[in-house]
Amino acid sequence: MSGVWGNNLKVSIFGESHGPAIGASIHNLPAGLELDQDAILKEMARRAPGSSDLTTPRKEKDQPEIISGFLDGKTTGAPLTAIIWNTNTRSKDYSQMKKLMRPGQADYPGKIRYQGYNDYRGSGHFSGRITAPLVFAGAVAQQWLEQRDIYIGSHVQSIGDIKDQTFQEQEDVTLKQLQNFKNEQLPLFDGSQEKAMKDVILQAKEDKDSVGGIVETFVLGMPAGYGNPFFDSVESTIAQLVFSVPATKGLEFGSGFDITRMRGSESNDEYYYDEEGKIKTRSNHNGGILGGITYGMPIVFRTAIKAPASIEQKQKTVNIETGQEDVLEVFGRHDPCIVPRVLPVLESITALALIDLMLGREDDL
Ligand SMILES: Cc1cc2nc3c(=O)[nH]c(=O)nc-3n(C[C@H](O)[C@H](O)[C@H](O)COP(=O)(O)O)c2cc1C
Ligand SMILES: C=C(O[C@@H]1CC(C(=O)O)=C[C@@H](OP(=O)(O)O)[C@H]1O)C(=O)O
Repeated sequence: MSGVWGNNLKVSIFGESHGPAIGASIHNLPAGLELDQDAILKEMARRAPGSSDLTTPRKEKDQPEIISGFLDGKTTGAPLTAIIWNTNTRSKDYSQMKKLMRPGQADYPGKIRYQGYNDYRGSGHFSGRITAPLVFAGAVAQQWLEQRDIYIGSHVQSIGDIKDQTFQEQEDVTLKQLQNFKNEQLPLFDGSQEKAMKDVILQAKEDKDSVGGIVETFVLGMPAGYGNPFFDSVESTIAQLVFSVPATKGLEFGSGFDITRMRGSESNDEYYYDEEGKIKTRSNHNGGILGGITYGMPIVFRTAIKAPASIEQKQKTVNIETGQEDVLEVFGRHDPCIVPRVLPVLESITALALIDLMLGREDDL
């Protein structure tokens, strides 16, 4: 099992949900980067479990303890490594998962892949908890990007059937709006949908069920000319990280699947010079990326997040101890919906993708 990602920046993650700790190490980060630790803690808190009735009740502080690569407020150039302690595990919730495979979870494939040696408690290294180290790394990457006036935000595009307006429908999305979104549990362009979305999550919870949704992520201030054709395109770099996040099942850039219903005359984003002489496009159906390379318009993508698998209803499954079909009822502490907690994760992995691509442009920086 490799926990290492990146071509230029190297990020490694470690730990299991019910082990002593989880964490991340970031290699090749430039030395001398001033880190705002409060900003890192704020990002961690956005993702942390136990924050409201919309999330799992497991409570973790998720305060990363930096043990390498940081001195007097700045990165030293050595690998920047942080540990996040697990303090609120309840492994007895998982005793039946040794033999009863949860439908929709990683129990069965994980057991086959690791010959039953994998830590099944709290889903081990498969757990959504391992996104906490990614948020630490992403919060650091966002600070590097923000020094270059590149900002990443996201909003809830939908929960179940309740929809927000899209990024493309907005006349202008300001930096202030992006920053305000980071203070909201359900950031929305159309705030009137918030109650309906909360109700959908709470109703699913009451029904001993769960619900999914879509997150739309956008990057403001991304200059033209970053990325590559083919394998290291901006889309493929972001996609690899998006699909590393547990529970993601779909991804589309720009107008995505809707672009298939447009003629070329509609989907072509026409160029113009703005009042400052900057080249822009009148529409942005290609989501800021053409030929795998940014063209100076916002990067926009949407991620489909499934409903969490662990629900307290009777479900049919197999008992691998008896070799018989069996019935499972999951008890424990679970998210009724992952969407509210995954926004900072998706922003973080976007930051990691962009810093990796930017550090790789040898003629720049
Ligand atoms: C932040 C976060 C929280 C999650 N919480 C839960 C949860 O409480 N219960 C659950 O069954 N799955 C939860 N998941 C999803 C599972 O970890 C995921 O479905 C599982 O590892 C299988 O991976 P896959 O769905 O990508 O195939 C969460 C995922 C994330 C990113
Ligand atoms: C602890 C977190 O969320 C966990 C993600 C998760 C899963 O299967 O992904 C299952 C639950 O784990 P546990 O049964 O140990 O409470 C969630 O609480 C976290 O994200 O930090």
